[in-house]
Order: sequence, then C-alpha cells, then structure tokens
Amino acid sequence: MEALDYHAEERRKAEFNLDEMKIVWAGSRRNYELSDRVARLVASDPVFRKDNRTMLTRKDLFKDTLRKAAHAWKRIIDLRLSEEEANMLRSYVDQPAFTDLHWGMFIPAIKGQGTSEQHEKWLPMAYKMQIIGCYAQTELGHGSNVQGLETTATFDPQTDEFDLHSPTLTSSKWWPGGLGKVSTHAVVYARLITGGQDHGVHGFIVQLRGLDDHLPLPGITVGDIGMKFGSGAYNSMDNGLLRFDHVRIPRNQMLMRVSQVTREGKFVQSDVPRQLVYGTMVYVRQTIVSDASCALARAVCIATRYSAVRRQFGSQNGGPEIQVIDYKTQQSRLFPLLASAYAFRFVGEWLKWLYTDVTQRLQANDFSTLPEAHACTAGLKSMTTSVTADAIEECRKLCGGHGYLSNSGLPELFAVYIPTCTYEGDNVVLLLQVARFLMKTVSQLGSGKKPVGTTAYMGRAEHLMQCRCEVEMAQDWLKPSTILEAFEARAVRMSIACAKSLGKFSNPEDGFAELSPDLVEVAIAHCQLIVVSKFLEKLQQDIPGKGVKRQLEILCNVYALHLLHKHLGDFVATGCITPNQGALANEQLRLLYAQVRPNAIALVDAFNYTDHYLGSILGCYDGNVYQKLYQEAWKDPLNDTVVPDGYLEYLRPILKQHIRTARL
Ligand SMILES: CCCCCCCCCCCCCCC/C=C/C(=O)SCCNC(=O)CCNC(=O)[C@H](O)C(C)(C)COP(=O)(O)OP(=O)(O)OC[C@H]1O[C@@H](n2cnc3c(N)ncnc32)[C@H](O)[C@@H]1OP(=O)(O)O
Ligand SMILES: Cc1cc2nc3c(=O)[nH]c(=O)nc-3n(C[C@H](O)[C@H](O)[C@H](O)COP(=O)(O)OP(=O)(O)OC[C@H]3O[C@@H](n4cnc5c(N)ncnc54)[C@H](O)[C@@H]3O)c2cc1C
Repeated sequence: MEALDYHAEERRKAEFNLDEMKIVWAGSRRNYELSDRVARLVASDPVFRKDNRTMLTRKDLFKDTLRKAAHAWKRIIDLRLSEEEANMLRSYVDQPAFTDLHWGMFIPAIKGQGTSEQHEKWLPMAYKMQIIGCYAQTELGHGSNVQGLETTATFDPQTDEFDLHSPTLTSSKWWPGGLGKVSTHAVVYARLITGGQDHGVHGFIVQLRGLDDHLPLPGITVGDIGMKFGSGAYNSMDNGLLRFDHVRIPRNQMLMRVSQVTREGKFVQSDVPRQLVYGTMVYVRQTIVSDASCALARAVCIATRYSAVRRQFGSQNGGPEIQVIDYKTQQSRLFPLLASAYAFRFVGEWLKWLYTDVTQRLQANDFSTLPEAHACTAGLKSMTTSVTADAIEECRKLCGGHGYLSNSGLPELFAVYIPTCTYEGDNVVLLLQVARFLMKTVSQLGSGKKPVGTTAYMGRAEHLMQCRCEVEMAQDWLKPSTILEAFEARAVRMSIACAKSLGKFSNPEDGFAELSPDLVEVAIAHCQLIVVSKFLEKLQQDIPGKGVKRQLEILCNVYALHLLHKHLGDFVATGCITPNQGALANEQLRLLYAQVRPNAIALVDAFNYTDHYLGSILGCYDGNVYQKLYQEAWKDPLNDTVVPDGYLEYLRPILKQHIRTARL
C-alpha cells in the first residue's frame, strides 16, 4: 500500500524539476549522490537514533555521544569511507561531539601551523584517532582578545623544553570542546617567552591524558565546565577547563610554521605573517557559513511543511480552513528565510572557493589575499549566523504553539545553533574587523591602489556616490544591474560617510571606538552586498532543468528586495533610492511571494533532508503531523503512569485540604 502523503497536492503544484534543484543545492550531481547515500546510511542505523536525547541526563547523553562517535568511526573504517564521506556521516549523526573539534580544529591547526616534520609525526596518529585532540585557545578571562591570553610557554634552554603554566585563575583554559573528558592532546595557545622576552601568542601541541589509562598527566588539571543552554543540544559536548602547573613539553611541540625557537632559545620570525597563527579560525569560519545554510534550511523546511498542513480560519460553507502558508504575513516572514537559505548556500560555495584559493597562494608564499579572506570569512560568518539564529526562532513562531514542543525539532536546533554567534569569534567583534578593513580600503582610494575582490566596487566610488536609481515601476526592480547598483551605492556611501566622521577625531582609535555601532552597520551593508552579488553571479551560470533557474531568480529577487525593504532607512538616507522607489520594491516583493507560494514545498524538498536528520514531527516529509503528535505525546515518560509520582506526597494533601475547607 502506498504511504499517505499529505503534501502530495502541494508537490504537484511545483513548476520546476525537483531532481535538478537538488543537484543545485548539493553543489554537483556527485555531491548530491554522496550526501544522499550517507544520509540514508545514518538514518537507517538504529545506533544513530536521536528521538529521545532531550530526555537523557547529562551523563547518559554524554555516554550516548561516545557510543555514537565510536559507532560512526567503525562504520567509516568498515565501509572505507573517504574523508569527505566521513565528514558527511558525522554531520548527519547530528550530535555535537569531540570529533567535531578533533577533525575540525585540532588537525587543521597542525596542518596549517605545523612544519612538514610536525605533520609527519602527528598527523598519521591523529588521522587514525590513536590520539584525539582539541583546540585550547579561549581562557576564563579572555576569548575575543586573543593577544590578551595569559597562559605562558617559557623556553628552558637547559632542557630544550617549554614550561607551560597557568599563572592566574583567569588564565585557565575555558570552553574548548572535547577537552573536558575526551581529548588526549590539545593545540594550546600560549604566550611564548624566550630569554625573558614575550613574543605573543603561539600554538603548542600538548599531551593532556595518558594513552593507556586516560588519566591527566602530572601538572594538568582538567574537567568539564558544566551544563549549557537547553536540554540535549550542546550538552553532548564536553567543553572543558584546563590548568597547567609547570608542565614540560619538548621544543619541537611548538607549531613552528609561522615562527621558530632555535635550540639556543633564539626566536625567529619567518616571512609568514603572524596572523597565520589565527589561520584555523579562518578555516572554521568559512565552514560555518555553509553550515548556516544547512541549519537555516532545516528550520525553514520544518516551518514551510507545517505551514502547508496547518489550517486556521476562513472556512467557507463548511469547507476546509485556510492553510496558514496562504496568509500574506506568513509568506512575508517565511519566504525571505527560504530565499536566505539558498543565498547562504551559494555564498558558502563561493567562500569555499576563496578559501581554497588563499590556501594555495599561502603555500606559494603569496599573502596578498589574506586580508580579504579574513574580512570575508569574519563578516560572512557573523552575518549568516546572526540571521540563522534569529530565523530559527522566527520559524518556531511561524509554527505557533506546536513549534514550542521539543519534537518540533526547533527548540533543540535553536539551542545547538545559537553559540555560533559567539564561537569562532563574537559576531560584533568580527564585524568590527570587517569595518577596519573597509575603512582602510576607503583611506587608500585616492592613493592609486585599486580595490580588488569584494571591495572592487569601491573603485567606482565616484559613480556610486552620485548615481540615481532609475526604478519607475515595481517590475524595474527585477533588473539585476538595478539591484546590484543599489546595494553597491548603499555600501559605499555608508563606508565613506563613516570614514569622513572618523576623520574628525584627532585619535583614530578613539573615533573607531566612538563610531563602532555605525561601523558595524557599514560592515553588515558590505556583507549583504557580497551575498546579493554572489547570488546574482550564480544565476549567470548554466543551470539545467525545467524552471530551476527561474525559481532561483525569484528567490534571488526575494532575498535582495526583502533586505532593501528591511533596511529601507539606509537606502533612503544615503540617497540611493527615493521613498517611492522603496514602496515599489515592496510592491514587487508581494508579487514575488505569490510566485514562490506554489513552489514552496518543492523548494524545501530540494534540501533532500531525511526525516531522521530533520528530527521534527512538524517537518516530516509526509505531513502526517497530527497523528504523529498524538502518538508521540503518549511516549512521554510522564504518561508512563496515569497518576504521577508525587501525587500522594504533594497533590493529595492539598486536594484533601481543599475538600475539608469546602466542607467547612
Ligand atoms: C540539532 C543538533 C545539531 C548538531 C550539529 C552538530 C555539528 C556541530 C559542529 C560544531 C563544531 C564547531 C565547533 C566550534 C568550536 C569553537 C571553537 C572556538 O570558538 S575557537 C576560539 C575562537 N576564538 C576567536 O575567534 C577569537 C576572536 N578574536 C580574534 O580572532 C582576534 O583576537 C581579533 C581578530 C578579534 C583581533 O586580533 P588582534 O591580533 O588583536 O588583531 P588586530 O585587531 O590588532 O589586527 C591585526 C591585524 O591582523 C589582521 N587579522 C586579524 N585576524 C586575522 C586573521 N584571522 N587572518 C588574517 N588577518 C587577521 C587584522 O585585520 C589586522 O590587519 P591590519 O592590516 O593590521 O589592519
Ligand atoms: C559552545 C561554545 C564552544 C566553544 N568552543 C571553543 C573551543 O573549542 N575552543 C576555544 O578555544 N574556544 C571555544 N569557545 C570560546 C569562544 O571562542 C569565545 O567564547 C568567543 O570567542 C567569544 O569570546 P568571549 O567569550 O571572550 O566573549 P567576550 O569578548 O567577553 O564578549 C562579551 C561581549 O563583549 C563584546 N565585546 C568584546 N570585545 C569587544 C570589542 N572590542 N568591541 C565591542 N564589543 C566587544 C562582545 O560583542 C560581547 O557582546 C567556545 C564557546 C562556546 C560558547
């Protein structure tokens, strides 16, 4: 018997080839096939079940995470999965674990900052998981200000060793994932001291626990920092604390690609810029942008499918009520998020390319694009994660009361997702880095140095400062060049206005501090321009499949025009558009929502998420929401007994007292 599909009618309405859209979303046919196969593999494996994890105690959740990680590793070995497939498998297991840090930061830190001898020694053990590592940078007293870290690594020429020490309480390492209970090793960031001189923060490979007994090595105090936000969620991770009491490590465990310490204790700074010590963060920030599109797509998929099932008001002659997805307010809240998921997907693809390019250049000692890579990864990480975190909460509200149920999947997704706005760099701190980069670019405009890459538009500042938007009718807003010019003009005008205001301060740092809220806005305008322009560039490509390109054009316009509507104040205040042109953009936006509507379910089907990965009754593929909610309610442990525990001690005495009082 064919399973019932409550979304069948919605799926029939789609005006594009879904299979081709799935390939666009995955990036290529090969990616699609790999990811589809691995997602199904995980979904069909009972060990990877996750429907009960919010009910587990912290200890049980942690053990469950260890069990899943061990099983995942066994599957990876048994099936001889490639590195790419293994990464996919871990992400579909969908439970934050120490392995995220081992593969995602420990190994990349050694690869990026180690010498070839260090690669040869450490990477084979790490790849085989004979050692497990984490990334120990943040301290109790300092996270954002990396130069303010206090842990010291003092070179002792007598023994050819570094002495790792935590001189104060605030120098305790605090937060590193995987550190609390699992890691045998860490890349530790500490101030390098040789001959009494402080050379700033560098990375060191430090063994923390015995490989036979897992006990902390002498001089090391290590443990978990405690429960975090939400139930389940990020509590599967052992974020840890760590203190060193004069722990000795050999000299060759300092990561020495950027700087070296010789046998005599001489500090040698190579040609490589010191910022490469921050390279692992740049790598991870880049991956976070692609992950943002996945998390956003997940929330949007749940809210869209549920909005098509849910009906409220408007029944005519006893007929069905209106699907909430047909309310214009629902569409105006939901469809921009759907469009943002696609937009972040494409900018993530582009950022991956940029990162690969900069890595190849660095290997050839070309450091010219490093500032641009830093600004793009910092800015886009910040913008996409802030939008996604807010969007997950918006999707919860879009699902009404049932969105607040744990089994909607949204509370846990929110709890797991929100720290991305903080880790790998607080989002405001990162936007201020982008603003610095933009102010530097503006200050060089008259010097003959042509801005390149994502700031190339600033080279056309003269035109962009005085151009007038030519929109006369709503449909004029559909011209890519019109949209692009409006976003470029807004970004350049905001940058130049801020640069002028900065110029009024005698001390530029004072000016930067004073104007920082405006500078953050400037950075956001620049990042939004990057996302819009990369979406438009994507549309220049040959995109096969009936109606696929057309749908992407609609989504691109929704993305750009909803931003224009949201930030109308910026656009109008900088004189890029008139208030009337703003109103026309809004009119066009409403027309676009009507075009998205029949395709909405198919557009979220294109994410190709299994029900296992989505983990949401509201978002399940077949839309059989009510029956599943009803069945699920009875599985709650509170319903194991008809009369709850505690009735006799606490409820009955009150009730009885009530009866006595009533009798009086
Ligand atoms: C429902 C279930 C779902 C389950 C999902 C499961 C999956 C979960 C996966 C989770 C895995 C992810 C785990 C994440 C773990 C998190 C890890 C961390 O957080 S690690 C710690 C991260 N820490 C930070 O990011 C710290 C932020 N601070 C900094 O980066 C820096 O201190 C600073 C950039 C803010 C300032 O640095 P400073 O040296 O003081 O720089 P200046 O401002 O003085 O700038 C000097 C100069 O350098 C340039 N610069 C700065 N940074 C970089 C860089 N990274 N690359 C290149 N250049 C850089 C800067 O622009 C300046 O340039 P100049 O030309 O001189 O102006
Ligand atoms: C779940 C999670 C996992 C983590 N995993 C790791 C890990 O594996 N390894 C690791 O080393 N670290 C890890 N961290 C730590 C993380 O990287 C830091 O918390 C992060 O970099 C922010 O630093 P902070 O906590 O010092 O925030 P703070 O800098 O103290 O921020 C507090 C507030 O001050 C503001 N602020 C700070 N500086 C400025 C400024 N210059 N201008 C304006 N405003 C400012 C911020 O915007 C924020 O509002 C993790 C954190 C979390 C939450």
